[in-house]
Amino acid sequence: MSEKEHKQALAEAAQSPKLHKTVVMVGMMGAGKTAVGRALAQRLGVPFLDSDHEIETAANMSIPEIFERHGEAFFREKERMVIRRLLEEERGVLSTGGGAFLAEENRRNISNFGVAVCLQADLEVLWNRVRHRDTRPLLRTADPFATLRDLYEKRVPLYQQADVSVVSDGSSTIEDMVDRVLEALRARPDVLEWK
Ligand SMILES: Nc1ncnc2c1ncn2[C@@H]1O[C@H](COP(=O)(O)OP(=O)(O)O)[C@@H](O)[C@H]1O
Ligand SMILES: O=C(O)C1=C[C@@H](OP(=O)(O)O)[C@@H](O)[C@H](O)C1
Ligand SMILES: [Mg+2]
Repeated sequence: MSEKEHKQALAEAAQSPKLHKTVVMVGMMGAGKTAVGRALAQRLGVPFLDSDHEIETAANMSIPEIFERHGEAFFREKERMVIRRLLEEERGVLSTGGGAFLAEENRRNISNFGVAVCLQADLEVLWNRVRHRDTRPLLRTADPFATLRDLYEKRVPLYQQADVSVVSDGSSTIEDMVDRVLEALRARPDVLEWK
């Protein structure tokens, strides 16, 4: 099949897919979980959920405010509750925050209800995406690049436990990433049934 035919087949299949499990986006901050997850849900015609967004709405506060007022442990507790609730309630695409996949309980719930899709990117790509925005409280340090690098080194081995991994380089667009996720999920008819 040519690349064009392959893309066409993917587009047709995506018109009426049957989603059997929630597709859960995991990976480092800046990997594109929120942006790619939203575009993927749109392409599949399924609900899009973002755990950070749900936490912010429920608390009526931004993520930095929650960290400032209540601390990271409080945020992680809310994150665990929200992820479990969203997985139980609805099937769709769920983008998690970068730290969520570190908690064993979250990994267990994700594997019970969904499929973990890790978005991977080099440290430099991640840094270029997160450096201009002050919305990630963990990076409010004297040397945010060094902080991001430390988090990256600690977390990468855990992200490798995801069911599926998709790599994004500096030149792949959000739609390229959606194509790559859909392509990777072709090997998983238990997740997405192609008609
Ligand atoms: N593949 C991509 N190509 C271009 N920009 C991207 C890509 N993935 C993410 N971005 C941009 O990078 C920033 C961070 O992405 P975001 O989805 O918030 O990441 P995450 O939720 O993993 O922290 C956003 O401005 C987003 O639009
Ligand atoms: O990596 C992390 O621990 C975090 C990532 C953020 O989400 P994104 O990965 O969507 O930026 C957000 O949940 C919070 O700032 C903590
Ligand atoms: Mg996000």
